[in-house]
Amino acid sequence: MKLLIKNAKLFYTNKLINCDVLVEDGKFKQIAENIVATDAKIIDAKFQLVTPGLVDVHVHFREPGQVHKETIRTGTLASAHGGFTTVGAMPNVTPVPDDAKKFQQQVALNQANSLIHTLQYAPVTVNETSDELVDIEGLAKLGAFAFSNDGHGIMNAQSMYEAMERIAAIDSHLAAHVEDKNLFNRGVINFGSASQRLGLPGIKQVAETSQLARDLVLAKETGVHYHVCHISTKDGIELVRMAKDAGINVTCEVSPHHLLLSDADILTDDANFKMNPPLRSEADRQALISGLQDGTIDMIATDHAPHAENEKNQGFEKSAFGITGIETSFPLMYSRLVKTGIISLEQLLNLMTEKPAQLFNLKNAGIIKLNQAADFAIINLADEYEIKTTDFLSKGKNSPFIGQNVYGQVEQTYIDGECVYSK
Ligand SMILES: NC(=O)N[C@@H](CC(=O)O)C(=O)O
Ligand SMILES: [Zn+2]
Ligand SMILES: [Zn+2]
Repeated sequence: MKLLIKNAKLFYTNKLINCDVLVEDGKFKQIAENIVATDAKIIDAKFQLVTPGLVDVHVHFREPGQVHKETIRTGTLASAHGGFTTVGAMPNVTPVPDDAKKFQQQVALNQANSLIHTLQYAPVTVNETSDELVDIEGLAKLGAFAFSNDGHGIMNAQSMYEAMERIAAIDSHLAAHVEDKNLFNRGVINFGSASQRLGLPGIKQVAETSQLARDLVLAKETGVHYHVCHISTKDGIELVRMAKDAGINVTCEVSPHHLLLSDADILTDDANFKMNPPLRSEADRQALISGLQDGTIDMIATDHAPHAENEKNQGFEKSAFGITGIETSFPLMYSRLVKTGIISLEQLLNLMTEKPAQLFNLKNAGIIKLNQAADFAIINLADEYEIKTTDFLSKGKNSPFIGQNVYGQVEQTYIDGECVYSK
């Protein structure tokens, strides 16, 4: 099977070039100015963006356990709709895949139902909440691409220390949802003017930063690749910046919602603005933008967290934490960061493809290489459209961005040269 993409604006070797792309037997075969292949199926990209399939190291699919929120099938369909071809699935499903048997079952379930590459996180501790470590070496051998207790901070410093030592010894990665539960204050919103204005219990910034500071010290001692999930605070960015300057092996991700919204945008008791960590202050948001510009932040990750409507229409106090994000990430980032001149398109694509793939050692993801798997997306940068829940392929419709107009609609997504999503 041959596929010839004419007139691509291709993101290749960190540059945007106008060219044709030939795909043969599921692999990139040729990249050149004017390719002729009479026996190929031809797609005229009309100078739309052709990018390596996007990579998101932080998503929540809800299978098994809460398939009314999302299944692996709907989650990966939504991912393909967002231009993503590789995602890292968090282990907060039921049961938590915390031993060999459950982990193998999870991997088999992912393989049977995924339209794209779903990589599986293993938890760090049993059931994600205890202090007892999982069989880190064993689960890595079974394919755990990284370890995370996402949703819960790891409270016991000794568990964290030992986990880091063991994860470092096998060259894997520890992704941390930093949150000291003793400082959490049963909060549902950022602690500050918005929590006061709305009369809601606030989550202090120190819940994030105090555990982050502890972890950075432990990461220095153990040498582990320590990855900070969904960083949200100004002081957190400053800590990561200092740690990087000190040579600590730390990386961090930021979510589109923390880059684009602050707690000042929460005008009513609408839980589509409720997630953990919460939307912070405008000063925090500005610090995240600076961190993106100066390279302190390494990648964009959505923290795609689908919930059912009746779990999100209960107001801030009663609704679940989390918002969907995989179908709106690229268009929002492109429209609000690139078109406004905050970062370049090349920078954005790097943050959503090569950087996450490289830092998590994902071979053959996030990059276009000759004779390698043809995983890519074709994206229309020219036309504006409105974000509508009726267009979502995710079961989750819980987004604070509904009704916004954006650019950057995904036209098609390919895995191994096969179309898995088409508009
Ligand atoms: N982000 C959220 O608010 N919720 C996540 C868990 C998490 O990432 O903390 C979820 O699984 O729903
Ligand atoms: Zn989290
Ligand atoms: Zn998460």
